[in-house]
Amino acid sequence: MPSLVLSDHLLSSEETKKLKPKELQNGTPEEGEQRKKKKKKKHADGELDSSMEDMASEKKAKKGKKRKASDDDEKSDTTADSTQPTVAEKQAAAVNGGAMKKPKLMKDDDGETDNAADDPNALSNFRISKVLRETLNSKGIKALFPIQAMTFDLILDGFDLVGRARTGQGKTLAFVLPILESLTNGVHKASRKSGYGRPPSVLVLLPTRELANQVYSDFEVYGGTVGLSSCCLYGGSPYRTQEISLRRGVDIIVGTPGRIKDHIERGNLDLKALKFRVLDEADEMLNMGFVDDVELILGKVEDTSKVQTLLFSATLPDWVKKISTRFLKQDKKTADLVGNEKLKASANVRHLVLPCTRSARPQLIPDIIRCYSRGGRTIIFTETKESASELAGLLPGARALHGDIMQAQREVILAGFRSGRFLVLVATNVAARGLDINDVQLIIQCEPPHDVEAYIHRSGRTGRAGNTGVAILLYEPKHSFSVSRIERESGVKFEHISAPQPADIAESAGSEAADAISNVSDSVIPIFRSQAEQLLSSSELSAVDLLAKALAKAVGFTDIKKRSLLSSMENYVTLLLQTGKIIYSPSFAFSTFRRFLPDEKIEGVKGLSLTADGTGAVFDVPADDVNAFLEGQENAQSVSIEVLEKLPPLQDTDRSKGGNSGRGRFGGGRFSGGRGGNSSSNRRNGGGGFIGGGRGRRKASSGGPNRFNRWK
Ligand SMILES: Nc1ncnc2c1ncn2[C@@H]1O[C@H](COP(=O)(O)OP(=O)(O)OP(=O)(O)O)[C@@H](O)[C@H]1O
Repeated sequence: MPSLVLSDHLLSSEETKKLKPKELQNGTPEEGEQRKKKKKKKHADGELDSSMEDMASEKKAKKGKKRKASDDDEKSDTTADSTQPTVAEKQAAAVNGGAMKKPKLMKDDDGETDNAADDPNALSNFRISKVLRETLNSKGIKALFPIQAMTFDLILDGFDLVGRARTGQGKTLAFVLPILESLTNGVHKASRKSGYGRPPSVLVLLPTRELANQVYSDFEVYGGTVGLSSCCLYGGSPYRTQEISLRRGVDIIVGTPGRIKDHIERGNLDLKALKFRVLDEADEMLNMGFVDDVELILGKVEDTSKVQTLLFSATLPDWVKKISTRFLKQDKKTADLVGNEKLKASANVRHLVLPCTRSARPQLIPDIIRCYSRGGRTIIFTETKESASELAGLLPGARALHGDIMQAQREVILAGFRSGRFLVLVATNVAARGLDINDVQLIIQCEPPHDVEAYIHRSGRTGRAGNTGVAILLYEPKHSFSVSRIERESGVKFEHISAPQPADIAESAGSEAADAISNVSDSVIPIFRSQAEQLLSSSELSAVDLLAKALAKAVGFTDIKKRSLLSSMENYVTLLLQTGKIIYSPSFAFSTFRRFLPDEKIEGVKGLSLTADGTGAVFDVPADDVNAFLEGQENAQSVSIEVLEKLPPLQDTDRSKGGNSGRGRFGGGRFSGGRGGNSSSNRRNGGGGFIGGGRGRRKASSGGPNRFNRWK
């Protein structure tokens, strides 16, 4: 586990299993008892919130204990047992109102409701001042999330820290809260500069402007209540206003590396009084090419003994070790809620994969949204800025967000999405990291990203703060190997689905339409009644069928086309070929076709792939050709062709291993002749993961060609 290597002192998820939650926050049980007594006394004296001095004296004793704990940590095994819930998960369940014991609410002496007795993570169990607690309460935050609970005391007690938790678990407040307490009531209170023209006490670096803005607004809200001012510095906005703020003096600076560096070089930013520097999503800063800027900025602090450095991230690739070793103190701590656990992506998200060719996307995505977004927001990720703009243009009501859009416009777009003015955002990775937007129910990734971190971050834009969500990864069937790679590396177990079919769409659109019609005022009836009567009398359809059409029209459907399971293309049907023998290569399947089909029909075959068990070949044909295949098989001995209703597990198409170069292609490409198939590609994709398991298919022989009219 990287964190074990990079950390001198470690608090891993496994290690936390050995500590009871109280001990985790309050040191040893004796310390907890001592603290309880003090707390009681303070409650009696009515000074609990104003005085932090007692805490400071406690800290001395505690530091010794903590050091010991850290030494023990070093020896600990960080391997997490993925089958057992970790303390973090149990805590999360408790915090999020999950399966754990329901906390009994009690009243504080000051009238504030709290559940301090039952919930070890309740705010009042931490050295959080009253004013900050009230602000947190007003935002619906009553207890700390596990990553916050694990790191709060460590940061407040002056340690450097590497923090790691899955997406949406509250890493931002994990540094915001202890920093604010430290500056106003803790170790840095006395030495913090104040007054006009003061240099900043805190510098937070983030990879994107959007993220910088988001973290800045948390500092504004919570810092504002304890009298600390903040300022956000990023490129694309005018220097002038930023310079004025810096000249006046500000306590907290949040920004992106490029602009921060510019201000340092222009002499606007003085880091000599810095108490905290925070690297959030540091891995992404390096990915985005900010290496030199980040190192230059970190290197500007001359006396590193006076500054605390915190590094938070959802993922910790190897190279983060280097930054951590170079810029964090020797006795730094690591709080790792992911550790060696297999699942790196959010556990609150349903991870689905769906085969879909590029050309089928614009027709398919609206139906996916209809079926899976539950009326909430959707973010669609594309690999390039061009495809983000193009797709946004094709989807009604969607807006694009990417790096080529002017900063001011990007802010307007994000604000519109946050406020619900539009519900579909098509974005590049600019929105992948850290963005915290309410009610994002669905993430669609148009193709498998190159690195697993991108998958984890993108899918993590839903299922945040204990909520659930759905992430759907689209892939070209020929790229199924990328799906397997992401599955392997992220620890996610994908559910394989196929394109929403008329029945799925009818189900979700039908209730939407029924609601829409029920909401229409009765005042319209007299005006439309005679038209309705005329329609009914002139139509051959029943009143119910006509109403069904009206429902469809009310939600924008005038036609619903059948989609293939393999490529999600409209007006294509997915068939299964079996010969009673193992099919080792696509070319074998094509030579079978030649026995009973004319060339022009074979050329219509798309995306031929072998099933994971090797007993069949799955392929798409135009709906108009289905009958030719089904009737043709009757003239070929030992050949069976069936229409599939569910896609079976397929073999990986790992082109890098030289497999199956002769397969039929999607996206307009023609089948290249069915040669060059490679039996070495007969790899299994694990054979599982399909909803409902097994193969759903309809025997052609049982229904005869006429049954296929419904596919047209
Ligand atoms: N203790 C808490 N109780 C309830 N909600 C919280 C708590 N802490 C944070 N949140 C909320 O949880 C959401 C996710 O928090 P945050 O954005 O900090 O997650 P994150 O771990 O940084 O995610 P990512 O890795 O995606 O950046 C935010 O809306 C935040 O307000």
